[in-house]
Amino acid sequence: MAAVLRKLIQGRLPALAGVLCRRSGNEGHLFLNSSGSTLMQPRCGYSSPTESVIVEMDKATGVALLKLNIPPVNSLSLPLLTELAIVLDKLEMDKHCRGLILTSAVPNIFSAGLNLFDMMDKPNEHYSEFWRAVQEIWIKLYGSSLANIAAINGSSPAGGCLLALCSDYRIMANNPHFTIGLNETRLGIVAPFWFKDTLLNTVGKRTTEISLNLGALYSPTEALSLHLVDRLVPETQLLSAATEEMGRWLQVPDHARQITKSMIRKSTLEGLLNQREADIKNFVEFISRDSIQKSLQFYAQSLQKQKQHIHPPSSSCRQQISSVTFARSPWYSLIQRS
Ligand SMILES: CCCCCCCC/C=C\C=C\CC(=O)SCCNC(=O)CCNC(=O)[C@H](O)C(C)(C)COP(=O)(O)OP(=O)(O)OC[C@H]1O[C@@H](n2cnc3c(N)ncnc32)[C@H](O)[C@@H]1OP(=O)(O)O
Repeated sequence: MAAVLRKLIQGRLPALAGVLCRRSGNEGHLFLNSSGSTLMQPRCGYSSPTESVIVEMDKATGVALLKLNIPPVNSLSLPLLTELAIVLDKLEMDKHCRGLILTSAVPNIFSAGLNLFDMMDKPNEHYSEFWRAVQEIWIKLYGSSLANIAAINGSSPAGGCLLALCSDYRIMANNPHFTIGLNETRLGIVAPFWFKDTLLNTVGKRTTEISLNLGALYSPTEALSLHLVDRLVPETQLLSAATEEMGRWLQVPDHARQITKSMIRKSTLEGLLNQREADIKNFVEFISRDSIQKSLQFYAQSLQKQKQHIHPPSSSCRQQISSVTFARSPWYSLIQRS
């Protein structure tokens, strides 16, 4: 196993690692609550409505099914990112775990990306802590030694798309109402270089150029044609398809797959590892600008206004509004031609 992957796993959040507990009587299930403090309590990990990361471990195959569970949209807040980091460390250190399937427990949403409210109207110290946590998740997921498959069962903009891009293979539910892509520029913000690099490594330069500049969100069919996802299946078959695909990845001896993955991803990972502090500084400087704060506020309000226009906002209606607003992309034809 190449040193870079191990380096990523070791020594991160050491005080928090090991606080996960297994649910007695339901072997192989790890549950965490959204408040860090509850992790220490004896009943930790049981099926309370506040569970934000659910892990179901199949001990026979060594495959962990990880479900994000923060309704309404699985936005990546500081507490969620912190918990996710702990879970990923735990799985990485579990010598029986060989594969990870990442999905969502929230219907129709994989993840809405970074929590907008963690980037608005906060002191610089908060922005700094938040961004470090975002970096941490990318480093852990993109550098994971586990075979990692994303089962994308809903919309996946921005940071949600990044989570999926960290996987080795992406399977998306073929629902035309779902969208995926790095839409940061639409919010008036800029995808950082390591978001860009992750997309670039997946879809190539020209598609990255068009997608990032325009902040494009794609339907599953569009995403497949651009290789942003690897396969589409009907929603009902998503988990079985992911499990079957995982079988293919686990047929390869772990060490050979891990070294190969490291070889391919090492330089991209080092791009951030070598300048984490500078990247945090850039983020804080950028996000705290008045103009950026105004853009984010405007965007957050526009999300809420969409709902106010429709009474009552049925979930199918809301899905359509989101699709119409973000998905139909005139520039898609440009990419098709390129
Ligand atoms: C010099 C260079 C320096 C470089 C510096 C780098 C700077 C980089 C900075 C930031 C990078 C950020 C990456 C991100 O991930 S930004 C987040 C982008 N996310 C989005 O654009 C998604 C927005 N949401 C949606 O499109 C929809 O909500 C959707 C996910 C499609 C679900 O639609 P629907 O089911 O219709 O649900 P609603 O829209 O009604 O939303 C329900 C409630 O959830 C709230 N919400 C939605 N998204 C977020 C979010 N990302 N964060 C927080 N909250 C969110 C929404 O407001 C609704 O709330 P409420 O019920 O109170 O109205």
